[in-house]
Amino acid sequence: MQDNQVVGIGSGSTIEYAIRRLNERVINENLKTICIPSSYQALRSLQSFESLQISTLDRNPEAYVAIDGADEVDGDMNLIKGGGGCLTQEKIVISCAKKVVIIADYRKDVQKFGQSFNFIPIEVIPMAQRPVLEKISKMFGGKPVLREAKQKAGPLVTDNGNFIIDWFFDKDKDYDWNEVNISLSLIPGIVETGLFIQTAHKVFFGAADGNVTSRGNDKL
Ligand SMILES: O=C[C@H](O)[C@H](O)[C@H](O)COP(=O)(O)O
Repeated sequence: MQDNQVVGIGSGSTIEYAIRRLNERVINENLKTICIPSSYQALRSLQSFESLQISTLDRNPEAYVAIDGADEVDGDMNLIKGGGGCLTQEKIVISCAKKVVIIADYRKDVQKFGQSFNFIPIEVIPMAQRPVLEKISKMFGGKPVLREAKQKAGPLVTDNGNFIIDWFFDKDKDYDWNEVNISLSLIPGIVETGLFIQTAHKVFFGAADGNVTSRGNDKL
């Protein structure tokens, strides 16, 4: 990491470790780092570290690197994201970064999607939720369900004021995830999918014993 770099910050529980480590390095190496949060959770977390500067894509539309978590990483380094409902802003921030680094625990390292996580989160405009549920079911099978909020009656509402459909895909089918992603994205009412196809350059997996393995570009 160098001085004055713009860093996209993802969401979830794993990213919290990265934010803490980033803060340590900024303090110890006397660096200035400009962070772009990709969720309200990331924003709040960054706000608790005074040494980390916070910015927006309006001010810094390009990032040197985006660091994020994932719900599953398949053999082609495709990702499922959005378990925490934050996929759309994450995809936007990642799309603005030159390098994308994913951190996850070893259980998320799979050959084929569905081994540890069995649904694709999809952000949808509220008025479209019913027809979108029906279209997904007709087009791809499996079981799409509207995600309910916890400790609030009704559906979960995202940081963007939308709903999330969790599509429990058919684990026995061999999906072409790139095609599925494109087809889903073309359904009116779908804002973004939790399928991140070929977006990660490097993925680090933390093992239970503290060791770290990685996949992807070794130069990162
Ligand atoms: O919506 C949440 C994000 O996509 C997270 O990056 C993903 O769910 C992984 O989260 P965690 O690190 O908590 O497993």
